[in-house]
Amino acid sequence: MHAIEVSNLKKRYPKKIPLPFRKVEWVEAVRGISFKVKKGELFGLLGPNGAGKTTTIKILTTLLEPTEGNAKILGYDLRKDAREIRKRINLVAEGERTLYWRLSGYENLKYFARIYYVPKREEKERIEKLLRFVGLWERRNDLVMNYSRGMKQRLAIAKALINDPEVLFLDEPTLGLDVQSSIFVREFVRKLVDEERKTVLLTTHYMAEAEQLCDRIAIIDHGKIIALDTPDGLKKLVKAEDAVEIRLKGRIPNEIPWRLAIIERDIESDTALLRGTVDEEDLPKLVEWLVKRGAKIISVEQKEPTLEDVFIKLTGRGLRD
Ligand SMILES: Nc1ncnc2c1ncn2[C@@H]1O[C@H](COP(=O)(O)OP(=O)(O)OP(=O)(O)O)[C@@H](O)[C@H]1O
Repeated sequence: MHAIEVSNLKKRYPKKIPLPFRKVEWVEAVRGISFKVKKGELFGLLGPNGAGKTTTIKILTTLLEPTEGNAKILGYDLRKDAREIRKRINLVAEGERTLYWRLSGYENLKYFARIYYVPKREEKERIEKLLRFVGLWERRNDLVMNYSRGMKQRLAIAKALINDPEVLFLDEPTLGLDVQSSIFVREFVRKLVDEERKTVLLTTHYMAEAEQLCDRIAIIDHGKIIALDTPDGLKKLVKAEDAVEIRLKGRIPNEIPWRLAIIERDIESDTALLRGTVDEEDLPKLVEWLVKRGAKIISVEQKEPTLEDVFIKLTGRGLRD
C-alpha cells in the first residue's frame, strides 16, 4: 500500500468578477494530476508560484474538496474516509499563524496535545521529545512572541507532530527563513523520514531545497505534472554539456528562439544572466543571434545541470519568472 495515491485530481475555483457583470469564469488550479508516494518517502512538489501546489496540499489534507478525481491516504478514500485520514496526518500550512504568541513553546505544545487527545501519561514525554527534536528544548519556557521566525517555524512543525502523524504535509516549509534556519529545518525534516519513518510530502519553489532534500520530485506547472523522478533522474533530462549561462550587457531581445530564461538582472550595470539548455553545436549560432540584436556578450559558461535547467527545458521559462 502506498502512503499517498493521487488519481486524476482536478480543482477549479470560481473567479470573482466585479459587478455589474454576472458571468462566472473559472480558474483551473489543478488540471488532472496523478502520482504515488511510498511509505517512508520524502516527496516534493516543485513549481513556481501559482502552479497549484497549495491547492493540491489542501485537497490531500481534506481542507478542500476536489472538483474531479480522488486520492487515497494510507489506503483511506479522501471523499469517504476524511475522519480516518485526519487522525493519521498533519499539516504545516504556508505562513502558518496558529501558534499562541503569548504562551511559551512548551505551553503551546501542551495546549495542542490536549486538542489532539494525546493520552495524559504520554504527554510530557512526547512534548520533551519533540522540543528536543526541533532544537527548542532550551528555549521551551520563552514566550513564542520572543522566538525568531525560524524558531516559530520549528515549533509549528513540532506542533504538527504532536498527534504522531504517519504522513506529514509541509507547504513551503522554509519560505521566508534565513539560510541557517532553512538548513536546520531541512535537516530535521530529512531525519523525520530517515529515523522516525514518517512519510513527508512538501511543496517548494526552491530548486536547491527539492534537489538536496527529496527522494523524488514532481515538477508542477500550470496545474499539471510535467516531470516526475528522483533529482538525478530529472537532471538526466538535460545533457551535461547543454546547460549554459550567458552574461550579457545591453538589450535583451524578446522571443529568443532557444530555451533560455533570465535568472538575474542588474539595472544599474545594465547586465543580465540568461540560463538554459542549448545544444553545444548551436551555441555559436545563439551568440551570433544575440549580438545581431544588440546584446554585448560578457561571458558564456557551461554549467552542471540543475533542476532549474530541467524546468527551463520543459517550459521555456525560469522557476522564478
Ligand atoms: N480561493 C481561490 N479562489 C480563486 N482562485 C484561487 C484560489 N486559491 C488559489 N487560486 C488560484 O489557483 C491557482 C493555483 O494556486 P495555488 O495557491 O494552489 O498555487 P501554488 O503553486 O501553491 O502557488 P503559491 O506558492 O503562490 O501559493 C492560482 O492561479 C491561484 O490564483
